Amino acid sequence: MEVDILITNIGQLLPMDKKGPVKGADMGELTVWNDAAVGIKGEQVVWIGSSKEAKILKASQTIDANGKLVTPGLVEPHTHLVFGGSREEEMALKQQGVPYLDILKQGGGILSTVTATQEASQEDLLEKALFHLDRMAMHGITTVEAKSGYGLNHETELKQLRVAKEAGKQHPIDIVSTFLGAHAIPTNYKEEPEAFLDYMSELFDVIKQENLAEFIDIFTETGVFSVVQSRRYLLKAKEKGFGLKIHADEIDPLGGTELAVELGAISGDHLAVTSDEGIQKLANSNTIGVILPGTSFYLGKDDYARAREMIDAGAAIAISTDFNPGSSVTENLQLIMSIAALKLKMSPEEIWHAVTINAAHAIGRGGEAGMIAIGKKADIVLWDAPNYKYIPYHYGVNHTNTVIKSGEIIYERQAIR
Ligand SMILES: O=C(O)CC1=NCN=C1
Ligand SMILES: [Zn+2]
Repeated sequence: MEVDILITNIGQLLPMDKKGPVKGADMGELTVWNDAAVGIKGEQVVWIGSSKEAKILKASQTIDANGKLVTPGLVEPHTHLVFGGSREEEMALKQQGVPYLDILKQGGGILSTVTATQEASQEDLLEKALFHLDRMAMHGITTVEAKSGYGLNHETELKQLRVAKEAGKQHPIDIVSTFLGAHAIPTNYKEEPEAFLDYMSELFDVIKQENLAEFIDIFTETGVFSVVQSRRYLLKAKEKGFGLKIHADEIDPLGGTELAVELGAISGDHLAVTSDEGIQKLANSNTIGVILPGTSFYLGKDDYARAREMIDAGAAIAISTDFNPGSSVTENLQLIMSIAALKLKMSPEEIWHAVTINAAHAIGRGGEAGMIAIGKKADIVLWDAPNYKYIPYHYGVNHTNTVIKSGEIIYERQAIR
């Protein structure tokens, strides 16, 4: 058999090729192939076997993995990728202990990014998004979910979604788009959240027609949208054929997790203060919990999502950076893997399910992304790590050696010496 690229001498290969989403105790069962090899032709994986068996292959290019770790490309299921400006000035307020929702109430936070995004040109937003996608790719991410939500008016929300669509065309990373027009209440709708949600829902048809987003998301939170308001808005979205996501139980336990399960949302995200009942409902549902421990860390909160209890109860869990300019300003999903180990008490085996197959299912790419299997896209990362436990263990740095997206090498670490 002829292949374009043969990766050989793989110390540990994580195929992650289960049906998924992987729930509860199954998240702890990781298939690891030692001394493996992978053959790529065009955009797809066409052969998997042992390094010895690989000798039958005729390869145009051979990559020696030097006995190290090889995994699927990471799937990033929750980002606010497209935005203008930055919020470093808020760091001082956070250090003084000013709560996130108070900063928002004072017109800062999300609303300050809204102003910057409204003022930014589509070209500038695109350049910025492509830059952040480059950094995500360097960190081993090959599929990204990108939300709008910094426009809060028709024109700017559509601008953000069109930027995400264009970025997906121009960048090798695959992008899955979510409309988060219900991210905050702008000053011109200050006392009228329902009216604002009606105004935002007017975009559903054009979003569907232009294929600008697959999911509709809402920030169900104190001072933003209530559970009742969120339910009405998301039911409208469901009728239009959109998948549902909810920023749920991030700061106050309003019951957004229970709402996500009630509505059959593909994911409930944050879940930092989900109730005991919410954990049970999540565990007994098809809704995936997308946990964002970097946000708890960055906001200096003691509340980390009870992911350990969620997994023990039988839930399917994914993790994400929540990359955004205010509450989690990092593209480094590997760092989040370390925080998940240290603060969520997730095992390395569970963490690897949470950044591949479960993250893929959380954005409707289950069975496509987050796995290495014959006939699937060759989204593959070679790591400068001896085994899969090493990545969560050695925190804060980038461990990628080579990143392959759809069969193309898009990043190779350059030795300095
Ligand atoms: O603060 C931000 O810009 C992003 C965010 N939305 C809801 N929680 C965090
Ligand atoms: Zn978010």
